[in-house]
Amino acid sequence: MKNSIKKSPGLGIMLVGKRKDSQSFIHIKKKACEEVGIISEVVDLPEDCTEGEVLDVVSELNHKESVHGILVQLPLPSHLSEQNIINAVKVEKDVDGFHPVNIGNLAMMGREPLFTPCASKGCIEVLHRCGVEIMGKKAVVIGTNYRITHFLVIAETSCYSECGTCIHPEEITREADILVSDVGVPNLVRGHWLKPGVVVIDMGSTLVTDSKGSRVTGDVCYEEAILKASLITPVPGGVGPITISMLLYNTVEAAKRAYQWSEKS
Ligand SMILES: Nc1nc2c(c(=O)[nH]1)N[C@@H](CN(C=O)c1ccc(C(=O)N[C@@H](CCC(=O)O)C(=O)O)cc1)CN2
Repeated sequence: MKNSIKKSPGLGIMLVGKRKDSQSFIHIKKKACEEVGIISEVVDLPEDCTEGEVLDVVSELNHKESVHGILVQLPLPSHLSEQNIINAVKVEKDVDGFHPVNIGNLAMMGREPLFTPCASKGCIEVLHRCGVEIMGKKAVVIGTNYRITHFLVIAETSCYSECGTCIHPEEITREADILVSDVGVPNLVRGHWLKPGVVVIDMGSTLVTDSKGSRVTGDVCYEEAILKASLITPVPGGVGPITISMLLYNTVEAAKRAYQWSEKS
């Protein structure tokens, strides 16, 4: 029993500020960790903290033996450099897969990143598990700051377009057999943007507050898209929970590697 407690995977989560959506995502992550026996610890820093203070916490978590994975909840307040902070996370603990070494290895064919970003990995996993043949299909990816999903889709298909900055994205999306949207604009993708039979992966997740209260909404107008799509992931209940599963998977992988390395040395 003592041994199994010692060998629990550990996840360090950093939250800077008090964004409601980030707080809610962290709550979901903590709960999921609890359910599978990952020990999570959340470090909260105030909105006006300095970059030095954030880097000190990252360094502390980097050195902590019981923490195998680290994630910095994004977005960060605008006075902080996301680049400097993500670069400071130890590559072996980068369970979000956002460190440039992991992204670089992912982008280069034939190299293996230690971790693949959770949402993008989740998107490909959904396609595989639903038996969607990707190779040879025309895939279109809209949005994403990091172009990570693009790398994964390029690796799996022979025909690919991107329309992050298009004036009329619907002209491109209408040709897609597989459409992935990660823009963060609720109901952006309308029914007339879609080819009949398309597979739609909605990676959007925007907290919307109106007279009915607060809820998370995707990029795709679901009621219209369902009439055209052969398969569609809803929001909530689609890629979001799979993203969380991928985070748990990456954390367990990080812990397994750490224990293997410590047994060898
Ligand atoms: N460090 C990171 N920051 C952010 C990431 C990330 O992967 N790493 N991604 C997003 C937000 N995100 C995780 O942090 C995330 C978004 C949505 C969900 C989710 O499960 N959504 C549910 C709905 C939840 C609700 O109703 O409140 C769903 O879609 O069913 C999980 C994680 C930005 N920041």
